Amino acid sequence: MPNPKLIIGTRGSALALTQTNTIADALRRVHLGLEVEIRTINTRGDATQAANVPLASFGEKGIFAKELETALLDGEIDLAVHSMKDLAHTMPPGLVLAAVPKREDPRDALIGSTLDSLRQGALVGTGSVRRRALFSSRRPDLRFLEIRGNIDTRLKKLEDGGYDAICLAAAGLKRLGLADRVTEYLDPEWFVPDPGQGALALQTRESDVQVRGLLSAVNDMASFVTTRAERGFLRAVGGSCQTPVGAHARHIDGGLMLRAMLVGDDGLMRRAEAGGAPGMAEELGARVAKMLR
Ligand SMILES: NCc1[nH]cc(CCC(=O)O)c1CC(=O)O
Repeated sequence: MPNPKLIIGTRGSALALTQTNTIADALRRVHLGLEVEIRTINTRGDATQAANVPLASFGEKGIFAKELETALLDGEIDLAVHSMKDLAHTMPPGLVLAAVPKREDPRDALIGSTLDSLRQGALVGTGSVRRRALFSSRRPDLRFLEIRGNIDTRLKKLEDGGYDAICLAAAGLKRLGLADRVTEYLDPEWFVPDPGQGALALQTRESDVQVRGLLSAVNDMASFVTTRAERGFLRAVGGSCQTPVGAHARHIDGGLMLRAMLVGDDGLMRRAEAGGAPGMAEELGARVAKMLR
């Protein structure tokens, strides 16, 4: 039998392509002779980005993922590489999260100014309801403006003077070699990141035992477990794009700690933290969700 070719689907942004190339290289390295092809697929998220439609107005996650998931189910691609936080909290039937490679920095970053040196009433570029709520909890004077586009587009908009600062995931900047643009890393204990932020999700067909086997070689168990707890929380609260939710898990002394925040219907921000066994990550997420509802 000839060597099978693995077709990887990805979005076409610089960040998505960088991430996908890293995964393709890792797979070629661990599976010598594996033939890999990268196929770029445009998503609805990309299309609305070009039109500068506010992302939060969609009220759904998965707008950057759906077309890749369809391509998987249609057999057009064998593996989809996503930013984990772009995935809806529940997988479509027939698809699985096969592996989570070693996670990048999960923190949020402020670019252009530190939080404390922002002037009274400063304008911060972010469309994220989570980021807006967290900033406001410490600096109620701040004002916010939607900012969309790829990372370099957003940095350009900051340079052009449209904002006093912008907030981005540290992971994207680091992966693109732009870490020097970060003015302040926001402490995840306080500024709780998006569930799964900084992690990649390798998604495939549930029935594709061969591809699942190939992917297990690039799985990082610690990253798999922390993101499982965070997404378990997300699933349990049923978060949409309009509900500000954050979750950040880490391993401490062989155990798993999960910190989470959410803004309730009453507009109040609640925070909770609990620990559990790494083998019960999903349940830990559900438990922390219960504490917040
Ligand atoms: N919302 C879009 C998105 N999806 C993943 C990342 C960054 C990389 C990551 O978190 O893995 C970003 C940009 C951002 O929030 O700054």
